Amino acid sequence: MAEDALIKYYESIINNLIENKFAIADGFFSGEEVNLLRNNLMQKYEADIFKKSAIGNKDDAIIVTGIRGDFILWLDEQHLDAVEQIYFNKVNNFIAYLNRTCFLGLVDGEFHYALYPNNTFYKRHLDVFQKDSRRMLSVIFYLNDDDWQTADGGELVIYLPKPETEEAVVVHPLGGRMVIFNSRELEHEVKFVHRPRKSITGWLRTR
Ligand SMILES: O=C(O)CCC(=O)C(=O)O
Ligand SMILES: [Fe+2]
Repeated sequence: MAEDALIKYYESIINNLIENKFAIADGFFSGEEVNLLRNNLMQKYEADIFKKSAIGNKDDAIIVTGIRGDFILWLDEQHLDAVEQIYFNKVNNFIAYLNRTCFLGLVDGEFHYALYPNNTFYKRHLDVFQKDSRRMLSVIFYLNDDDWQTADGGELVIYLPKPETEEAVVVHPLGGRMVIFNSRELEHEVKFVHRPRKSITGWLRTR
């Protein structure tokens, strides 16, 4: 994307985020980048280095079955492969723009690959934990195949508090799409998955 187009793209994400506490951005990664990232994810998944997900943050996690069924692998920013380098170049560019324009004071991020096998889900939850409230924004990048269908399930549902009620926003996990939302306020869930669902999930943190 040309520099001015990229700034417009970022600005529309940020405007949505400020107005609605969440934003959906299609095409954050190109089809080619999604293919590279998905192949990378699958290689590592097949090499059996993913772990059953747990509840909690990276350093303090407990495994609770019945809440979430995904398998994850944390990305190590000190040891990135070539494809992950592409990922971080793009993501860090966006984070730098967020910090420059919104003064959010984001100091670091933590990111993991996630694969939800068939028949798994992640029950409604909030992404911050009592011991670590530094997570400010949750970001998810979907790496699913082009032909992902509604029938494949795995929708992300974000619950927006409204006076005396709430609104449920349904997001289909389409390849290349980024979703970003306020980690401290918005509860969300991943609906039952009928086809392996692939993504990179991250949290942008304050001090
Ligand atoms: O993959 C998604 O759409 C959401 C994942 C999620 O809520 C989480 O990992 O905390
Ligand atoms: Fe979450």
